[in-house]
Amino acid sequence: MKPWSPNSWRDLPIQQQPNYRDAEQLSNVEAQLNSAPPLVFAEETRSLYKYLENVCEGKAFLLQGGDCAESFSEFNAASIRDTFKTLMQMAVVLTYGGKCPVVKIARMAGQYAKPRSADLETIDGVSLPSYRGDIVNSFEFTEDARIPDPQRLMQAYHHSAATLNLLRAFAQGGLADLHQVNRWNMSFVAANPLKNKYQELADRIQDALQFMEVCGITSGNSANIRETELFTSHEALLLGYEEALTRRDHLSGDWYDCSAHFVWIGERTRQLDHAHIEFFRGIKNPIGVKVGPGMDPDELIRLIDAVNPDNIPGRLTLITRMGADVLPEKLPALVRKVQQEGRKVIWSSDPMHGNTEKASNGYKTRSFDNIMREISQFFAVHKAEGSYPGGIHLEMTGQHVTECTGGAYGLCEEDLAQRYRTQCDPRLNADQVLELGFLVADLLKDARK
Ligand SMILES: O=C[C@H](O)[C@H](O)COP(=O)(O)O
Ligand SMILES: C=C(OP(=O)(O)O)C(=O)O
Ligand SMILES: [Mn+2]
Repeated sequence: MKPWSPNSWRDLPIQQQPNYRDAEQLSNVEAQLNSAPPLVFAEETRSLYKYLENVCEGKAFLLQGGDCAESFSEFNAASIRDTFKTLMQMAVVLTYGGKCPVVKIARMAGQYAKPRSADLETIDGVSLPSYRGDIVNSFEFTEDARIPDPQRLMQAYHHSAATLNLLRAFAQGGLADLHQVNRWNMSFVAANPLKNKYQELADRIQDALQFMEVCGITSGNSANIRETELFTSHEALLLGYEEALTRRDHLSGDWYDCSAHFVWIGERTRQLDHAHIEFFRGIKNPIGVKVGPGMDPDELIRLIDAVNPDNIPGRLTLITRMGADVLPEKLPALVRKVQQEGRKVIWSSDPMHGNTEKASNGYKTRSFDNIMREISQFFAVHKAEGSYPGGIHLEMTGQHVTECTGGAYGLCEEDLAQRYRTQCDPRLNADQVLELGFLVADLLKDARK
């Protein structure tokens, strides 16, 4: 095997990259990024690695979520805050249900590049290059807007830096206080049409917090109550951008992709002999790979060996995205093979990407029931195979959008037009995703018995 370097991927075939018109402008921007400060510090990434080792060993649970595609137009404090709050609310419920720590990774501060099924988008007989995320081109449906612009790499970097800055402030500055977070959960339950179903769990958490308070463990004297750690992640699709932010850590001498703590390879770019696998094998970050219904058990072992040859727990998260109907048929053979071969991986469920459908009024949507069904099947398969269902990976927002159908408020197709804001895939809204958190808490409790 040839030696790895941050640019060794450039010799290999690669999918889903923009066709930039001006190669010189692109390399100038990449050079600028290469001399810019890293977005994360390798030591933080190493601490995430430790937490993920616990997940891999069945001692913690992974919650990963955020937008399908972050956008420059929705880049504001309210949307960052609301997604942060919602992730915290879910984490409290899952921690209590699973009686284990929850490792929180946001799909934020860099989730700007999108792989697409089709190169062209056609509206009313007009075909233009597809939108590929704000880091590449603009969502607006005009010829100019869809031209890939290298300057957007720099813009995405600055948007990511500002987002990360606010996330760090929220995590350390009081917005993650458990008392506060559970008060939000109590309000969520009080207003929910299925209140009776969720009240008991929220009350029990409230009791536990009150008990700790009378024992003297308060927000005032305990950082565990007052603060949290939230890590960042995105699909590392544009390897030129990722390479530019890959740095050799002075302490360990290892290479880290410092664009985020955790990066993953998408379903469309995980070919064994292609560029993404090559790039990922050399970075020391904990990484993910999406695993769709087409994955074969032997191919999966080859993939695991390519990116985690030393079988290090916490290094690799397999994010399965099969679809609720297909998962019970496809997942067992993969889990069995990985167990037989003794490979250490985290299994996480992305119940979103295999359950996308087109509503009769044309909106791309997903139903809450199918999403929940895929998660239940995921837990059932792992129970049957004696493996650990280590996490969930969601497309979600803390805003009250109308993009997925179902949930306690019974959103239907006719409601989708009200607040359909996503630039790519439909996200669970704040109520839907919290409801899902309460349901997953029950599954997790059962799994950890
Ligand atoms: O987020 C994932 C993919 O980028 C997305 O599902 C692709 O959507 P498309 O099938 O509309 O291209
Ligand atoms: C592109 C994505 O998913 P997948 O690669 O699984 O289709 C995504 O997570 O947004
Ligand atoms: Mn998506």
